[in-house]
Amino acid sequence: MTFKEKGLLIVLSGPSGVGKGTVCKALRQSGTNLQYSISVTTRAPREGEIDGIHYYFKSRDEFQHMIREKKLLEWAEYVGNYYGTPIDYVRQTLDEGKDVILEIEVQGFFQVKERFPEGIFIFLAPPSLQELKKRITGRGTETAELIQNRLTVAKSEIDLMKHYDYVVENDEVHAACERIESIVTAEHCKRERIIEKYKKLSEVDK
Ligand SMILES: Nc1ncnc2c1ncn2[C@@H]1O[C@H](COP(=O)(O)OP(=O)(O)OP(=O)(O)O)[C@@H](O)[C@H]1O
Ligand SMILES: Nc1nc2c(ncn2[C@@H]2O[C@H](COP(=O)(O)O)[C@@H](O)[C@H]2O)c(=O)[nH]1
Repeated sequence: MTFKEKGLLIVLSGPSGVGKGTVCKALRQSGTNLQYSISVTTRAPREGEIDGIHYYFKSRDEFQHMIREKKLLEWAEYVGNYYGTPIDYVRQTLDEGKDVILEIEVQGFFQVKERFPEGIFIFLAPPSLQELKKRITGRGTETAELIQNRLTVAKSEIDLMKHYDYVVENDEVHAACERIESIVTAEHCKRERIIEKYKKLSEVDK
């Protein structure tokens, strides 16, 4: 399979509560041609979360088995639970020429960047720390203690945004989606130009 035929791997990360899930859902509803990787986690399902749709919910033993069997593209322990990206789905979907988006935290981003440097790395940033706190608290899915833990991690994650290719502010969901769609379109154009350039060079060589 040639470089051209593979899909793009897009990584969307950013602090808990910034709105990654909300933005991904809106991208899906807007008919964007992105395939969503479903992560594996040892965290307990929240009300309304369904196994195989929101996450694959696993025990710690099952998760550790997946690590040993090299079934994960990346994984991280985040605020007491494991999270990881099943590698087979990502490989297969990219090989089919479809773009895949991963919604992951920052430790996972560094692993994907190392293993897959041609990926496109987008950090979703909150308008402010106060707004982040308001969003994560307003979601009402974590205890006060867990919210505090997540906010502590969020501060160090925000310090790492410089390592990403793009930073998109999630001030308003629709606007954030448009920015992400523009990035993906621009990256496709960039890739096309590179492929065209090498095609021409190989014709000169003939
Ligand atoms: N642009 C926005 N303006 C206002 N509220 C928002 C915006 N984006 C998301 N929210 C709200 O913020 C809360 C957190 O959003 P969401 O669950 O999507 O965050 P997340 O980054 O996926 O969090 P986690 O990493 O913990 O899964 C939700 O209640 C959501 O409705
Ligand atoms: N490294 C990974 N991080 C992941 C993955 N799936 C989700 N996440 C991130 O974990 C935190 C917490 O998620 P929550 O659903 O408990 O709120 C959040 O930042 C997610 O983006 C993954 O596969 N790998």
